[in-house]
Amino acid sequence: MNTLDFDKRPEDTRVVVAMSGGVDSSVVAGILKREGYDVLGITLQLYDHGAAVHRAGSCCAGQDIDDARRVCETLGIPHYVLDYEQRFRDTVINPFMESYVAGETPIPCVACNQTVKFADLLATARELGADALATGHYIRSKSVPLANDPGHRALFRPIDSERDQSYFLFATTQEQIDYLRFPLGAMSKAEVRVLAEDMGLVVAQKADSQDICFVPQGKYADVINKLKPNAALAGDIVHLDGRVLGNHEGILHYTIGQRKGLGVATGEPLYVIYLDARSRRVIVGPKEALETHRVYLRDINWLGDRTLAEDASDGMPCFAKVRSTRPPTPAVLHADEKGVYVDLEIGEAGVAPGQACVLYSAPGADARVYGGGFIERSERSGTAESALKALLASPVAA
Ligand SMILES: Nc1ncnc2c1ncn2[C@@H]1O[C@H](COP(=O)(O)OP(=O)(O)OP(=O)(O)O)[C@@H](O)[C@H]1O
Repeated sequence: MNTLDFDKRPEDTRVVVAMSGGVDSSVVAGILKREGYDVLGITLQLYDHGAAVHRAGSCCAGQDIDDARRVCETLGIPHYVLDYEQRFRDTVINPFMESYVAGETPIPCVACNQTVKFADLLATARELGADALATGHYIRSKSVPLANDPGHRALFRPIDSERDQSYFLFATTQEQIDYLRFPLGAMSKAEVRVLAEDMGLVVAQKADSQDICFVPQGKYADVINKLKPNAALAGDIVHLDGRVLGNHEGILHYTIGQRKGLGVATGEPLYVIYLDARSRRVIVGPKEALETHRVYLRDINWLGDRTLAEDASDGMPCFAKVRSTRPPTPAVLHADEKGVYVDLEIGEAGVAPGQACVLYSAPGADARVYGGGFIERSERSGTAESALKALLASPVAA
C-alpha cells in the first residue's frame, strides 16, 4: 500500500488533483508526483473576482489560476482549467444568498464540495480514467473493511486539529469517500509549508485563503447587496418580552448570537436570539436566551457502519460540533418519531439554523466522522423557548 492506498504500482495509478492555486493542493500534487503517480492537475474557475463579486481591481481568481499553472509547470504535470462560474453561481452563491434572506446562516463550502468539487469535478476525473480525486483538505480517510464491503473507507479528523476541515465535509457520501483521497490529513500545515519550499513551489509562502472564498473580509452582506440589490427588507428589532426596540434594514445583516451593531440602547447587553424571516423581525434578548440544548437536523448524511435508524433509534452517545469554530462536545443522537435530533450535554450559545451539526466518535484528533446534518431549528433552555414561541405566534403589525 502507498499514500493513496491502492494495491497497484503508483505509475499505474492515475490521480486528478483539485488545485486551487494554494499551498495545500500544490503540495498534494507535489507529493503524489514524487511518489511516481500519474498526476493531472485541474483548477476550477469558480467566480470572477473583478466583475461578479469583489470590488473592481481585485483579481485573485486569475492569480490563483496562474499560481496553479506555475506549480504544475514546476512539477512537470499537465494542468487544465475548467470554467465552472455559472454552475458555482447557481449551486453555491445563489443558495447562499437565499439562505441569508430566509434568516439562516449558510455554509457555502459544504454546498461547493457537494455540487461542484465532489460531483462535477469528480465525474470529470472518472471520465479522464483517474483512479482517484485528491484534494488539499485537512481530513483523513482510511480503509475500514466491513463484512459486506471490504473496500469500505471512513472519514476521520486530521492530525492537525487547528486545520480540521471535517465540519465542511460531513455531507460527503460513501461513494465519494471511496473515490477521494486526502493526503494532508496526516500532516501539519507547518510540514506542508516546509515541503512546498523543498519542492521549490512559488506558492510556498502564499497566505492562507479566507473563510468563504467569494466573500472578501467576511462582508457577506456586501456580496448580497451587489448581486441581489433588493433582498434586504426593513423590519422591527423586538425584545423577547415583546417590546419593539427599534428597526433594521434587513435581517440578512444579522446573525444569531450577534451583540455589536444592534443600534438599540436599553441598558442591558442584548444578543440576536432569532431571525424571523416571515415577519422580518430581529428578535433580541439576554445572553441566557441563546443557550441551546437540543438541535433538530435535516438533510442527514450518515456515515456510520449501520443505518441511521439502527445506530440512533435508542439514542447514540457521540460528540457534536454545532459551529465550525467550536470543539466537539458530548451529545446523544436520536432518530425517532420526533425526527433526527441531538441533545447537547453542555448548552451551546449562538446555534444558527443553516449551520451544520457534525457528529464524531470522540472529542479529540483522529476521531471518526459519523456524518451529520444541517440545523433546522434549535430548542432553547429554560423559559426562553416558551417566550420565543409566544412571540412568534403573536400577530405582527402590518
Ligand atoms: N478553484 C478550485 N479548483 C480546484 N480545486 C479547488 C479549488 N478550490 C479549492 N479546491 C480544492 O479544495 C481543497 C480545499 O479548498 P479550500 O478552499 O478549503 O482551500 P485551502 O484549504 O486553503 O487549500 P489550498 O491551500 O489548496 O487553497 C483545496 O485544497 C483544493 O484541493
